Amino acid sequence: MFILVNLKAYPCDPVEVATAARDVAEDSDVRIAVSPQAADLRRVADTGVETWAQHVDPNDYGSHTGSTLAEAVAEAGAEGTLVNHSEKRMKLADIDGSVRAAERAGLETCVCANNPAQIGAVAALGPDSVAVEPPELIGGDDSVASADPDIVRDAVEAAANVDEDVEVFCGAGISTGDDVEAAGDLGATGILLASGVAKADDPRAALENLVEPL
Ligand SMILES: O=C[C@H](O)COP(=O)(O)O
Repeated sequence: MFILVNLKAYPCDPVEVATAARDVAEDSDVRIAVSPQAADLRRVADTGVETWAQHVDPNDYGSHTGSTLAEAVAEAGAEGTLVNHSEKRMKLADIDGSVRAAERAGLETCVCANNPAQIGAVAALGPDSVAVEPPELIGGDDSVASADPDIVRDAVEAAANVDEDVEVFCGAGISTGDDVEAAGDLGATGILLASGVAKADDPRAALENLVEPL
């Protein structure tokens, strides 16, 4: 099981979370990555934790003011990137462009989508993984694995119907090891989560709890 911690724009200390994630990953042998704001990528990567960008734009080098270049985030230490998060939605053509840009830069990709139909569409673009996240459950207390288990099962099926090599993650409201275990039982091979760690009083304890059953 892969645990991908998206720090979004929460006012947490990215290095504190990254250091805790690195230690918990080492102690538990569970793969854990941290996805900070673009400006914090280098500091987070320097802790030694697996580091992901939250977004890359579809463009290559050139006259693209304000863009987040895949090559630049890779140079800053990112090994992967999210694409099309629910809070950073993109058109299908641009999702395709961002996946291609990430591939050029050697970044692993996880394309987010709201529902199984969208999961099938983005799986067709050939990312390494997709993540299903019902928007109404993001940031809440109810785990997608218990509040809407069918969306996870159906997303796993939708991706497999298109490309069996695409991994399926799920996210929204996941904050405990029991939630992670339940998601795994539904067929998810990774978890995308944010507030359960980024807003926790003790991020290290939150991470330890997440990996406890694994
Ligand atoms: O990227 C993470 C997801 O949007 C889930 O966020 P959440 O764990 O705060 O519900």
